[in-house]
Amino acid sequence: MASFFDLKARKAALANGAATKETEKKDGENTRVQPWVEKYRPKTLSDVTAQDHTITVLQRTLQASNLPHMLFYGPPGTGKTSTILALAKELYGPELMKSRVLELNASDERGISIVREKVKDFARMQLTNVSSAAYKARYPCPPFKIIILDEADSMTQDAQSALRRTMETYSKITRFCLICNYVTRIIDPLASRCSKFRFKSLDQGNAKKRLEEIAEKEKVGLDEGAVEGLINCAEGDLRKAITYLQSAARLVGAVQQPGGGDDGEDGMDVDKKTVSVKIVQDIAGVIPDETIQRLVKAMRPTTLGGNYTPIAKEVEDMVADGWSAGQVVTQLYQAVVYDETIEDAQKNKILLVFSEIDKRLVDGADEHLSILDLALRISGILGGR
Ligand SMILES: Nc1ncnc2c1ncn2[C@@H]1O[C@H](COP(=O)(O)OP(=O)(O)OP(=O)(O)O)[C@@H](O)[C@H]1O
Repeated sequence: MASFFDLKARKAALANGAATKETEKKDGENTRVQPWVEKYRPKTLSDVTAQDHTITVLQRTLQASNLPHMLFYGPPGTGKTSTILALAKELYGPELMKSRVLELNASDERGISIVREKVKDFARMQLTNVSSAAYKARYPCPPFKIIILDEADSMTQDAQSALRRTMETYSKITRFCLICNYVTRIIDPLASRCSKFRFKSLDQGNAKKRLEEIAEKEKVGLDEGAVEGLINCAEGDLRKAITYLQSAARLVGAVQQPGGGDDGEDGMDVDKKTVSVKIVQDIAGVIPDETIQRLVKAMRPTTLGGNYTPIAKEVEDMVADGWSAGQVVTQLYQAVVYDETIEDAQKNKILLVFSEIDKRLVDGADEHLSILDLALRISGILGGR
């Protein structure tokens, strides 16, 4: 017969088991509702795709546990933030991450006062020690901290200037990693204190591989051409491509809702739902080719009087359908540049008009008027006016 203590131990074990199962279930649900860009953010340097040169150099510095100040620059969604976070994790491990890494981005106030106070305070703070030898054996834990300044190109010039001294004074115990999209907005004296790493737009091959991996893990089917469609719409920005993929999967019902009934053991539907090119284009707000071609046709020279009325009608329809002016400019640009019936001399003039309208839109001009002006001016150039 089981003793009182046996029974008590068994009861406790059962309760523990239930608690563990409950936690596992909660973790599972959390990852399922997480945006995929976060769920599939590279966890180690080797998870970062398509930035081979940068990653090789960083892996060497990781082995030597010695980092220079760094400047990561390149287009959005190419892995800059993920790379420095993965590097920091590999250097310090989970226990030291909080005390050794300070991450500031544009949503934090980053005028000169922040550089003087927060950054300086963290830079000069003494290092905390690592408790166990086993932890030290697992992670290099070099004797310096890292300050990550994301979106550094939006820092004021004064704040950037103030950073120069801080970088030098505390360089023994602190390294800086500046991240930006536009390297020309970083003042020269700051850029020259850093090793520069350029992140390039993701090429078709690498982006395709990553998207297919994610689709497979999430059990989302992809029709022929869907991945290429995602990559084209995202223009080399992997974050955008992954977000489009998740939205498309949700639209076709291929994303399992947390807690929803599912047939598979892993919590996913057994039937694969597939994402098509059409769905991807809808999600990305791509204007159908026919619509753009109708506008191009209306812009061509005609013997039947002026083009104003047909152009105005096409533009009005586009605005009524809710297409964004930015998207019209992008697609019209592609249509005109690759149109072999338009002479090079005319294309030169047309490109000037595109750049002017693009600037106007960035400055906040009225979308309807801007597209109308663009179309009429292109039409004028095509008609030799
Ligand atoms: N090179 C890459 N390898 C693997 N995943 C990537 C890569 N680039 C981007 N991603 C995916 O896109 C997401 C966003 O990447 P990340 O934040 O590193 O981009 P970023 O270059 O810092 O962009 P931004 O300039 O807009 O801050 C990541 O969570 C990851 O899922």
